[in-house]
Amino acid sequence: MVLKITNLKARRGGFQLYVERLEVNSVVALVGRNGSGKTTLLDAVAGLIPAEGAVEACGREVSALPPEERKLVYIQATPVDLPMKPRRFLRLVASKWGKGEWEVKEVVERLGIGNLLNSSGLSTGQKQLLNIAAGLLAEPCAFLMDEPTSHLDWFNKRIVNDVVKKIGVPVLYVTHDPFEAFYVGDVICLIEGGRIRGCRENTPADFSEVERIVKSLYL
Ligand SMILES: Nc1ncnc2c1ncn2[C@@H]1O[C@H](COP(=O)(O)OP(=O)(O)OP(=O)(O)O)[C@@H](O)[C@H]1O
Repeated sequence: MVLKITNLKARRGGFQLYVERLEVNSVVALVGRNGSGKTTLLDAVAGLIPAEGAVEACGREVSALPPEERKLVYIQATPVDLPMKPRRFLRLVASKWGKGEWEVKEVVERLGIGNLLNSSGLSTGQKQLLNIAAGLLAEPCAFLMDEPTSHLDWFNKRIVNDVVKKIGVPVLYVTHDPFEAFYVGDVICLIEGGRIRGCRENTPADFSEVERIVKSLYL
């Protein structure tokens, strides 16, 4: 499976995004300074802002489709509130995708969120875990993830990172954390001024090398 982005152009105020070509086959960690266009790129691919160009997912050109028909799951940095208790919510999402209790149980176990199912109030990080669980149940053609672990504690961050590494569909993964980028990413891409400046395979590196590699990406 591949998420293919070609000649994608979008505007945000005076800012212009232009991505000539980006192919996401596995996990692409997208890094870049504040304001470099990471969220704009994800919003444009998801169809949340007007954009020109082509977006292909599951072998289908989706750029003319509304967001809900693109078969993409977008986990945004700030999780959305659940409209009901977690257990009911996950059951509802599962049934929408033709799944049942077994699949809910499996996702709940994978993310270690069994203790949240009957909660009536959730913290921001807990909401994010439920958002991710719902996304996994949807089995999309690709995931767009914008700093999905920014509200998570160290343990949950590692759980989500490990789930992402085994997710089996293309993931475009925005993070500000170089250690996370090198942990989850098969490929690391740098965006600057609304353009992808370069991508490199993530060859296994000792974490002591990460700072040097990040600097080499930026400089
Ligand atoms: N609501 C807005 N109105 C006008 N311009 C905006 C708006 N949001 C972003 N921009 C412009 O778009 C550019 C890209 O913003 P974007 O949110 O995509 O950056 P980012 O790389 O995700 O940043 P961050 O790392 O801070 O989340 C910004 O530099 C800014 O000029």
